[in-house]
Amino acid sequence: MDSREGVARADTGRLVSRTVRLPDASLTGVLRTLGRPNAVWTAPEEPGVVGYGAAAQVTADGPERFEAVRERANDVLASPDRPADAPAVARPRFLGGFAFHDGHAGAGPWAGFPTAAFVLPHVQVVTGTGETWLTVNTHGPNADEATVERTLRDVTERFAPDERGAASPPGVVSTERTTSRAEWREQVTAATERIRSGELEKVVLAQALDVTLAESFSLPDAMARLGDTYPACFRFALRPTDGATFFGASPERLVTRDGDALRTGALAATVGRGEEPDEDQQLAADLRSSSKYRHEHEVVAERIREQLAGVASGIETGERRVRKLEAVQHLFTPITASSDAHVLDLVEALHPTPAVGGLPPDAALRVIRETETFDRGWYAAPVGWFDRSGDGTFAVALRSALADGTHVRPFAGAGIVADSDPDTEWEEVQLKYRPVLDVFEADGGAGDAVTEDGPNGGDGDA
Ligand SMILES: C=C(O[C@H]1C=CC=C(C(=O)O)[C@@H]1O)C(=O)O
Repeated sequence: MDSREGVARADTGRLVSRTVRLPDASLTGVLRTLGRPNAVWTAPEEPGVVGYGAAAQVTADGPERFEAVRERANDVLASPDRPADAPAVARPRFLGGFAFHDGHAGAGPWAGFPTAAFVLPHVQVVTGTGETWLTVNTHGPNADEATVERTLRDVTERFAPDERGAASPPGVVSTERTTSRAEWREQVTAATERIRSGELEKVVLAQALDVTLAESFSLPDAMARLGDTYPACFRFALRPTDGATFFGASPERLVTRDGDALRTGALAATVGRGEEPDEDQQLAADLRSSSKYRHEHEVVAERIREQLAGVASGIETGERRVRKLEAVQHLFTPITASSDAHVLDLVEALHPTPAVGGLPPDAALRVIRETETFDRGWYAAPVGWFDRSGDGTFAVALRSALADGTHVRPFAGAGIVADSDPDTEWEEVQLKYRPVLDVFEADGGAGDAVTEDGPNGGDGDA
């Protein structure tokens, strides 16, 4: 994909979209019958979306990447040829994501992942609302209804959803670390010294693993397992080019815009889960009462409100609570507001929150670049979808990994403040690898009783 030529302008192309209803199928059923997708998105209270091929792709580089994606995508979506009575849930959507840093190289394991890459799928299937819809999109100077109708017929004919659950996990052959425990101690100690010297207030440092699987990565199995264990998380898989797949089950909503309603929140500060209910409650109580955790969390909530101030009004902060996931519990504060800004403008205003960057942002990004010995790529960056009206949802790509054949690279990090202890942070990071590792390890947690409560749309608390 070329960053400037990915998309035909509106005056050189038109977008033709047609939708038909398919037999109802689960997300996994769709993945098993239609093969390897380019984009998968599923979020609480939203339909699952699976995208194959590209009616249009937009890519962009540098600090202007959010605006560039919005403008190029708007050109494509400007005046779709689409029947007025087509169901809203099946409308054409761009799916994709951004790199964490604007100077992203897209090299090494991240080859094939530009600084920003979004796809308007040629074949788009939405599921999970009790109905399954197929939308076929074509864009370009020669886009015509006959081609779209033909693809609709082809896909409908071969659509035979296979609703088998996940196969047994492939098993892990070996695991290597990008950052040894000794290196981590040094990194965290140096960061806390810089924080105490007043250079910055908080920084999120991360690391990665190189995992070799006994058998090749299976996306349907991975999504099925993550769906069982993390139903209230944002589950995604993105493959912008023919190479690796970036996937995960993130608990963190960066932002949703739905009409004028904006929804975000602060998710920061972490403890593990207890073996027994008493121990679990004690850990949650420690999380609530500790001044270290409260500070680590509050700086995030406060900064998000500041970040929103220029793009939203009526900012309201809900009650701070504990959000329990399979392996960890976090402090979470919901934040709502009103905004008529395009969701990509909101993403630009919010990324990176201090839950993945730090404070002040520039100093934190400098410390991250100077400290981390691996490439974050799209880890901890915005991934999600948007439509023609600027509605959309973006998650922060946490609890995520890059997968290619038998190689998987999971990422995890932790917020460092003045009194952070390197060993405690190390343990926390190991817990944050669990969602990805449990997908692959033979004795993993997938299929265990779901311990994640979440009626509140991915922001559910315990
Ligand atoms: C950076 C990660 O988590 C962030 C989100 C929630 C809690 C966090 C923490 O307690 O440090 C992190 O800020 C990660 O999962 O890799």
